Amino acid sequence: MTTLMIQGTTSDAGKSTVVAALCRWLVRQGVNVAPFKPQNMALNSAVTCDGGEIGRSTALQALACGLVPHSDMNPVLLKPQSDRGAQVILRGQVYGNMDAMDYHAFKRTAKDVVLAAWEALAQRYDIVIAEGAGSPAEINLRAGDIANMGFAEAIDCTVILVGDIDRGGVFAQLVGTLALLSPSEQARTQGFIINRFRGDPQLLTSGTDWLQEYSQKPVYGVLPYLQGLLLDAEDSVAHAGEHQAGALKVVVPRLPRMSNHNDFDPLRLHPQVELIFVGKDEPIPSADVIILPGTKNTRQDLAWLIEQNWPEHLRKHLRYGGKVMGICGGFQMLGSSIHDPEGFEGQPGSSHGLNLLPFTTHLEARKVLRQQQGQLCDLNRIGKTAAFSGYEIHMGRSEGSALSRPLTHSDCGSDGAISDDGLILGTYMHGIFEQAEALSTFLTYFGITAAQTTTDYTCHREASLDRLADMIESHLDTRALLRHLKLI
Ligand SMILES: NC(=O)CC[C@H](N)C(=O)O
Repeated sequence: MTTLMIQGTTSDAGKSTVVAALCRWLVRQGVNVAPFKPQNMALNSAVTCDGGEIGRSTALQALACGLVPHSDMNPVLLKPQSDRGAQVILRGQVYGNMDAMDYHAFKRTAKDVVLAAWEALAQRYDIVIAEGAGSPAEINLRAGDIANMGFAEAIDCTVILVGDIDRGGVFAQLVGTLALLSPSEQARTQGFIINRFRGDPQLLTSGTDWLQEYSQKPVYGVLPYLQGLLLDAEDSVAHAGEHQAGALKVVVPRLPRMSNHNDFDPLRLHPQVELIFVGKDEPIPSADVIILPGTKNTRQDLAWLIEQNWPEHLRKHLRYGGKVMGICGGFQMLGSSIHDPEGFEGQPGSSHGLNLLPFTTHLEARKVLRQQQGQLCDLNRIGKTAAFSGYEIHMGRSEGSALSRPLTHSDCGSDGAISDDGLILGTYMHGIFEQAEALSTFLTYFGITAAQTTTDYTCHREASLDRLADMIESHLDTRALLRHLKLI
């Protein structure tokens, strides 16, 4: 069993994508490979086959390997829910809330959890491609580190460093990062990958030659900037795709603790949809549909919405016949109240909801984590239901008369609600736009009269992973890589 760790010179250097690409390429070579990310900080998570949750980027890498995501693949997930505190998820399950200082002290315990999870993978797979977090050159965080070199040293694996040329200064990034590592960390860093290059590769040669000469380490390859790759972006709301004039306008408030914004990727990709995220103090444009996204802190984000004048805007939007949808935390906001007496998401207490649907929500210690498949209700009154798939990640439990007109049905029962006039709907399901049939049903309901055939988001994701593997094949020194992994 060999583990190779991909670390980056900065956050968002493209580590996750490089790991996904390597995973899919190795699968093509017939290798039994799994992804691993010791520690992740993200509000986008996926439900695993063992009933836990992990960061979405690792879940995507699992799919790249042809595997179902498992909690061992990302044993520590930190979900920030305020400026200081985060919910700590260990091997898929909620451990508790901690602030940064508490977590720093807790890292010793977290390290054991990380090592046990890695051990479990190491027994099942021939190659593990591990992903670092942020940069290994954060010297202030090096003591007790489990996310980058602390992990690599503990299991004694090699490292490849990825630098992002698109943001500039890539040679300084790579050389500077290396310089800040200890001699043994430098020694385990076997070489570099330059990511997101656009332009003429010949112009880069003198730089890569210099880097190899200076560091005495190889550049495994220069990866191109891939356009139009929309792949479960983890930390940021990626840019919209091209859309047609007269497209359906969907507006989403960019909640400070928005979770699983990947829910919107299928809409963003659709040429007949213009998806607009509206941030703090930005003017709220008119829209056909407003969707309130999931959030890690429902009450605080609701207070933010109120402060930003959204309730008045929502009421006006509804008066003009616009539609409103809420997903998970956004759904909870549509009810009359949200109670968090134990303070799972911040100060204990209750908040009034937007009062658009008659139901209330209580936050409870038990977190619901499950994959779902079932049928949407007959949204468009055409006498037939549409299949959907999705997943639930929430601590809230809702009840009230609104839930007697549910949006979805599955083996686990019914979920969500639709208002009597059909203008307001809500659901606990994330990923509900992913399946083509569900997406066309929603688009018709939202007002697109002749909805173009929608591609299944799952197929799009598969095609993107294949594109990544092609990129590895054509731009990396794959023989050197195979030698490095002791596969030849
Ligand atoms: N994913 C979500 O939107 C979660 C909603 C809410 N924070 C809960 O835990 O119930």
